[in-house]
Amino acid sequence: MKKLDVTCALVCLNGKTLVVQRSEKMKLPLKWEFPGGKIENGESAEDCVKREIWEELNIEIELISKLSHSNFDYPNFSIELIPFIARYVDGDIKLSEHKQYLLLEKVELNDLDWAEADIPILNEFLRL
Ligand SMILES: Nc1nc2c([nH]c(=O)n2[C@@H]2O[C@H](COP(=O)(O)OP(=O)(O)OP(=O)(O)O)[C@@H](O)[C@H]2O)c(=O)[nH]1
Repeated sequence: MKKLDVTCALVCLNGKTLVVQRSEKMKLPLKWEFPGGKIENGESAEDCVKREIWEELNIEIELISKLSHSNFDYPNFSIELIPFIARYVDGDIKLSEHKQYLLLEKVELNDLDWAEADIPILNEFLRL
């Protein structure tokens, strides 16, 4: 089965965490996720996540630390999700692909309908 290497960022802004909802047209429609995307050939995970956040949200971030990778098999594809904790640095948030974004307190994150691969990452983050 096709395996995707995907990065994502848990972006902290004013003590809250930035989360995005996938659109109806994307894979995993309407699921919530941490923004990010597929690693391109020859690209480092760090460069990938900063590029994806710029492309998807129009903001610049600074990486702080890493969390554990999450491996998950969806029915049609497998994913290795590589998470970073990051800090917002600059820019006005403008979405290019997602349906909406939210800035949430940690206690609010559990209420969303998450992409399944994100759940171990969310749980590790909530324990920090
Ligand atoms: N960016 C991101 N993708 C995730 C997360 N969790 C998760 O399962 N994914 C899956 O990882 C895959 C790669 O993400 P992507 O946004 O670069 O690519 P995509 O497949 O939506 O783009 P495409 O439809 O144009 O090929 C998506 O199929 C998405 O469903 C997450 O937290 N962040």
